[in-house]
Amino acid sequence: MTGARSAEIRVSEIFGPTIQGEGVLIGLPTVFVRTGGCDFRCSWCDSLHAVDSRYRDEWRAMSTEEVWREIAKLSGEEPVMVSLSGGNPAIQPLGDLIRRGHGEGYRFALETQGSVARDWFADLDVLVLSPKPPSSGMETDWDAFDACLRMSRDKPRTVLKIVVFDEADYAYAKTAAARYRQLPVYLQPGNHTPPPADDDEASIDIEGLMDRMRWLVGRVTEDKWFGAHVLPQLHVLLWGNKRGV
Ligand SMILES: C[S@@+](CC[C@H](N)C(=O)[O-])C[C@H]1O[C@@H](n2cnc3c(N)ncnc32)[C@H](O)[C@@H]1O
Ligand SMILES: Nc1nc2[nH]cc(C(=O)O)c2c(=O)[nH]1
Ligand code: SF4
Ligand SMILES: [Mg+2]
Repeated sequence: MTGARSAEIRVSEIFGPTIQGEGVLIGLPTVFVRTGGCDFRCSWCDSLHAVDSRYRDEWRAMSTEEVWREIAKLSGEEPVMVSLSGGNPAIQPLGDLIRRGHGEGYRFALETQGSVARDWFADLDVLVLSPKPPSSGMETDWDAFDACLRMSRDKPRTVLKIVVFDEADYAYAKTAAARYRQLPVYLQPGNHTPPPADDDEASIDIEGLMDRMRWLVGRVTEDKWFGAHVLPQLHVLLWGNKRGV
């Protein structure tokens, strides 16, 4: 692979502005850059079109400048929060994009499972670490997770965001929060009907989501876990699992 090629970013989709539907930045207008490819395979992943190699043909290798131009176009060149998600955006070369955008007053948030650490994490404005609970079928490598925190060098605003489907996931979230007492925690009820990637909101089990949301609020208050934030995926409530929103 040549130097030029290795600097290309594998992109599944770039969309927005929309609002950030999850976690610490919920409700904030943002442009999404969703990268293609992931080192995990969570059983309930809601973004399989950016994970499964079946969708590879839809992914584009783009230069930093091409991605930047798309962000600038979508935002009408008005500085906005850029959300880097995926797939796992940590496996893409995003350091130059972050520096490019910062030069124009844009800010950058990144969501990752914490399996791959990059030195450019320290350049982010917001780092959302989302370790995967037992229901995902994934194992957490806490050494790799710690490396992500070390790389961030306490520079970005860093939070934990944990998906909770059941009691075992809730116990995992409590253990993770106890391990990283310094980090704010956002709990998000799981959407157990990840649809085929081209599905629409009609198929979403909103009642099931609301039930899990109420159950989660109940668990947190019962435990007097008063530092936890419990939030639904706002974009899922508004648009279901529609892509590009
Ligand atoms: C699609 S992932 C992409 C970024 C990165 N791979 C990660 O998992 O953090 C973005 C966020 O969506 C969450 N997520 C994925 N599938 C979900 C589902 N079925 N229900 C609720 N949250 C989900 C993930 O846990 C993560 O916090
Ligand atoms: N509006 C909106 N908010 C989101 N927050 C996290 C998302 C993701 O899929 O990473 C997402 C998404 O796809 N859309
Ligand atoms: S780590 Fe994130 S993108 Fe990868 S499979 Fe899990 S939820 Fe999906
Ligand atoms: Mg999503």
